[in-house]
Amino acid sequence: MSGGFQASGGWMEVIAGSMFSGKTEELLRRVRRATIARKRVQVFKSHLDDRYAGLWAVSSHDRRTFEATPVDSSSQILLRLDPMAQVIAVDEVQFLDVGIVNVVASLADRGRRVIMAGIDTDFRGEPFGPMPQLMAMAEVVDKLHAICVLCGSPASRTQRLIEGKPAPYESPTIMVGAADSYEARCRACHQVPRRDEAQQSLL
Ligand SMILES: Nc1ncnc2c1ncn2[C@@H]1O[C@H](COP(=O)(O)OP(=O)(O)O)[C@@H](O)[C@H]1O
Ligand SMILES: Cc1cn([C@H]2C[C@H](O)[C@@H](COP(=O)(O)O)O2)c(=O)[nH]c1=O
Ligand SMILES: [Zn+2]
Repeated sequence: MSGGFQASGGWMEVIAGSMFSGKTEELLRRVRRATIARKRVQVFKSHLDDRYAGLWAVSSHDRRTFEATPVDSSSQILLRLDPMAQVIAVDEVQFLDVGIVNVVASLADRGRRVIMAGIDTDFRGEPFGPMPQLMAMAEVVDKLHAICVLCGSPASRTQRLIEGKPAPYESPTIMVGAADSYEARCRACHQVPRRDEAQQSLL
């Protein structure tokens, strides 16, 4: 993935997909290969993600890790940027504000390779935060799939479960979690209450 892409200046890469689809593994693979190529690499992550290895590391569901700087906003990336970094990676990019679009575009314009990983859709199956803009503006987009835990098909969606039941439509968009509250599912197996059902229940 992204193996064939060559550019003389900077560029943007997005690794998108459902939870458990291997986004963080793929981000870490690219980061490790960049370090083997003796590039100076800096990894950022959303401060909201403190699963597995804590706040100062990116960690995949199978516990592969790499040190990372947590940020609570897109502007913090510029404040904490290593000016010598040639490759900049951002995990859990869906949690960042929409200002991330201009931040990463300006880094790419200034010759940096920017690698981002994020879930493209929330538990409702709707676009998540800045992901649509980032995917539209990136030179390279890879959409990964997990395995649907119900039928074994490729999973493009993420089911949020609260006490074993599908979360209602009005459940907050952001809720950090892992296998305790989320499952990878295909379109056919993904159950989401519709917005109109949520409104009906208020009547
Ligand atoms: N339903 C699933 N489908 C695929 N991989 C899964 C599933 N559940 C757990 N995994 C594990 O999750 C790993 C991917 O983790 P990770 O890279 O952190 O995913 P992501 O960042 O996309 O959530 C897989 O290699 C596998 O070991
Ligand atoms: C679907 C969905 C997910 N989240 C949270 C749950 C996890 O903390 C992250 C995704 O992590 P991963 O690296 O892709 O496994 O996002 C959320 O807040 N809202 C959602 O709708
Ligand atoms: Zn399925």
